[in-house]
Amino acid sequence: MISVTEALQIILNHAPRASVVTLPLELAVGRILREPVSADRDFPPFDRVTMDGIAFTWQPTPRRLRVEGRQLAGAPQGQLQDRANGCLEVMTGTVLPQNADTVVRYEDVTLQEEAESVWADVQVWPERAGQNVHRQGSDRSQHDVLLEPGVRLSPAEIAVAATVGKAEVQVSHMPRVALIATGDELVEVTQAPAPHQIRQSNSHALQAALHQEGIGAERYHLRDDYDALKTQLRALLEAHDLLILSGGVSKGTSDFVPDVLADLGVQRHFHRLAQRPGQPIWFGTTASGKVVFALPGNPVSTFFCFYRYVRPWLYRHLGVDFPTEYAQLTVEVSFKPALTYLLPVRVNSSPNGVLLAVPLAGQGSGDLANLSQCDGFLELPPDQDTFPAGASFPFFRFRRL
Ligand SMILES: Nc1nc2c(c(=O)[nH]1)N[C@H]1C(S)=C(S)[C@@H](COP(=O)(O)OP(=O)(O)OC[C@H]3O[C@@H](n4cnc5c(N)ncnc54)[C@H](O)[C@@H]3O)O[C@H]1N2
Ligand code: MOO
Ligand SMILES: [Mg+2]
Repeated sequence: MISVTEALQIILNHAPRASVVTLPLELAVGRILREPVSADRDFPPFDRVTMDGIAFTWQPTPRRLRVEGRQLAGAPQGQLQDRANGCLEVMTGTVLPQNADTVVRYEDVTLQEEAESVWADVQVWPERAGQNVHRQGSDRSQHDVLLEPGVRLSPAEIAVAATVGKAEVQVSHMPRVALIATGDELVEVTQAPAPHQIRQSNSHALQAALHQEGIGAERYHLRDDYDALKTQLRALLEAHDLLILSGGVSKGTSDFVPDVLADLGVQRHFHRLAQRPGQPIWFGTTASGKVVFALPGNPVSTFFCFYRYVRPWLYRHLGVDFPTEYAQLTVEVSFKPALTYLLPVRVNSSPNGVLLAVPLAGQGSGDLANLSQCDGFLELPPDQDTFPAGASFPFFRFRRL
């Protein structure tokens, strides 16, 4: 049996880079950028006035200034005529007028009408030139790369793209995903289960998890029948890039999934990992580049395996690094088997900035109800039996803030 670390290596080595698609900016939030976005002009593109007030040429000695006129937002750059004694009223966001180098806020000026002219008395005369002016190019220069490929577009990146005139952006194409629940005991959400049946929840959990990643996926339910599985999985493989199955991968006499996949020519990279839960997980690919995760059917196993294996695969495929978070155990945990233990936890952030993880072990991998108390799981390594309070481990979050 291989380790979690080896499994992840294999998975990431079989995550070909997604193709590129062009999207209008308003549909691009959450997608992974695949082109550099550069400044089309300097930032700011001109010497920008940052306060409503008056603009003039600074001199060391304070003086009374005659108001020559007014420059409103959207007006082209004006020109100060009298550099010695003149000023122009200017508004935040306007171009600093020619011959002016300094702006004083209205709050620091008294304006008075006298002899057909308006005069400005500056109460707080600035100590040097340049006050309240945002210099052209002081943030970024024209042609500077503002957004690198591989960034996930948040509202901040959308604003940057908009300001440089990118009405469309190139982003990673989302894979076509099929979610396949297997099992004769399963009925649909809308059905009333007989005493020996259960409603199927795994493909709903997977669909919701993918939806939060911005990926749409179709759900299927297949019976535990070798031939039917083979026919239907063949068709689903044709039509999708990624298949995520749940159930039918363990030792039961109806656990046909690994054999059917082999029969269909899907190359197995591993079956079974030294971990709990989710030990019987299966992973393979086809010659044409289709990827298949067959996750163990116990609901917690399906769930954790999605977040530990499928999500990192998706990130690599889409071209973005998967961030590793850490959290600190609040109590000692003991786990004897030489397996990686994915420990369900709730997390709280502490006032000193540490993420604290409270274990919520529940009743094992069938304890679906326990999931709604959890924020994610800690990955406890296989080479230890005891995990002391205060020790930090990788934390895999599935609940959003
Ligand atoms: N002899 C052995 N038995 C089992 C082993 C083993 O190593 N040797 N491994 C156990 C582990 S660990 C797991 S996990 C399960 C995995 O089983 P399968 O992947 O074959 O899944 P099923 O047998 O189809 O179902 C297991 C369990 O999960 C329920 N289930 C399945 N699909 C859904 C769904 N879509 N929604 C909700 N619940 C689902 C199913 O009813 C079963 O209760 O095998 C152990 N056995
Ligand atoms: O590993 Mo299974 O996933 O324990 O229930
Ligand atoms: Mg089984």
